[in-house]
Amino acid sequence: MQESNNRILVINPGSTSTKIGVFDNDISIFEKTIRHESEVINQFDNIIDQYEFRKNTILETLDNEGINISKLNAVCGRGGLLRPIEGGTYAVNDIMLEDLRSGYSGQHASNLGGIIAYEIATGLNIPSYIVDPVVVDELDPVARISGFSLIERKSIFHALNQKAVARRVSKDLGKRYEDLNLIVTHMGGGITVGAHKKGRVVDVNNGLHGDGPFSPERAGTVPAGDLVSLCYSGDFYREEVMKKLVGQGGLVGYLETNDAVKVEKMIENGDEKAKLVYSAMAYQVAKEIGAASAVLAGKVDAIILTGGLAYGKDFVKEISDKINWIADVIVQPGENELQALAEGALRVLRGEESEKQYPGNVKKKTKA
Ligand SMILES: Nc1ncnc2c1ncn2[C@@H]1O[C@H](COP(=O)(O)OP(=O)(O)OP(=O)(O)O)[C@@H](O)[C@H]1O
Ligand SMILES: CCCC(=O)O
Repeated sequence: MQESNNRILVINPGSTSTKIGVFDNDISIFEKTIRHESEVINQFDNIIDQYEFRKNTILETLDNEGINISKLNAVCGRGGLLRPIEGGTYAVNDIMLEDLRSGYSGQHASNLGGIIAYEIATGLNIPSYIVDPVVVDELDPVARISGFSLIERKSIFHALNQKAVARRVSKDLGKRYEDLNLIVTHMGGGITVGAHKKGRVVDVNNGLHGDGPFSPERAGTVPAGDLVSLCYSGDFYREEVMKKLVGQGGLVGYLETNDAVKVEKMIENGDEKAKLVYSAMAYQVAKEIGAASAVLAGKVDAIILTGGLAYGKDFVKEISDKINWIADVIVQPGENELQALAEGALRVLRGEESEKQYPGNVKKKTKA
């Protein structure tokens, strides 16, 4: 019997762009990255103030492409900085909307994903979802202990891409994600290394707020005592220090660019500092992978390298040479977040998975 068609609009708002896609079941029929000029985006004081502008831009784009939204069956957005929740596909509900609007765990462009998905879907009387937001939290209790009793470690990472790539690789290996131990390393503007133990990310560095390897734009873990001294030196405002850690940290801080392709050119042209710093980033990533292998007690089925930096052949080689004794290294460059959003919504629409209710764990089956 032929499967009925589920047409899904997916929305992934990033800091400088909004990526959208329309899928018929898991087949993409339209994808577009709508870039937002910084002069336009900087007019807004807060992320939430961009809501009307981004929603209208999406609707105009679909209209210009001749895509009739009345044919949609669901809308799925990238979820944002919500309360910590386990991975999965969540129905957008009132508490979630409130948390996204107020920035419960902070400001992030993806906070707009669920809100816009809900508004478009409600007008059409169809369901709206978010899938694997950055706050997916499946940490083992032991991983929460930071060593400083006033601060608990948090799980903030590229959950959507990490989980999607982990599922894809598991399928390629002919196994279920829930039966494997994987180390998934997403290397983009931020870098996160997740220890996936039988389908749960039991440890991962907080890639947004200073933990783990440094990345193109972020400092990662820095020596705590020196950071405290710098904060109290009187030389910087709080926001300045935060910017130096996130946004202007990592490659940007050392080399004034977040573009690894440019850094590779600098190295080709004999820039020794660029070579050292780029190597240090690979070194720190490898160290974090080593730590994740200890979390999994050495029982690692594969190590996956993904994200934009995984296109860098020398960078990947430098990491692989240090860690390929642990397990096979599988390179999956780039990210496929639109596809992952569509697949997450589809699993629920097809009844393969239950939609989850935020923030609790009360599950409701939509279809038998
Ligand atoms: N061919 C390539 N070789 C080396 N590096 C590359 C290549 N293509 C992209 N990159 C680098 O990948 C990084 C961006 O990765 P990506 O696009 O995954 O990040 P993002 O989506 O902006 O951020 P995040 O993944 O953290 O959400 C940049 O430093 C970019 O220069
Ligand atoms: C680490 C969370 C996702 C991001 O890089 O913004």
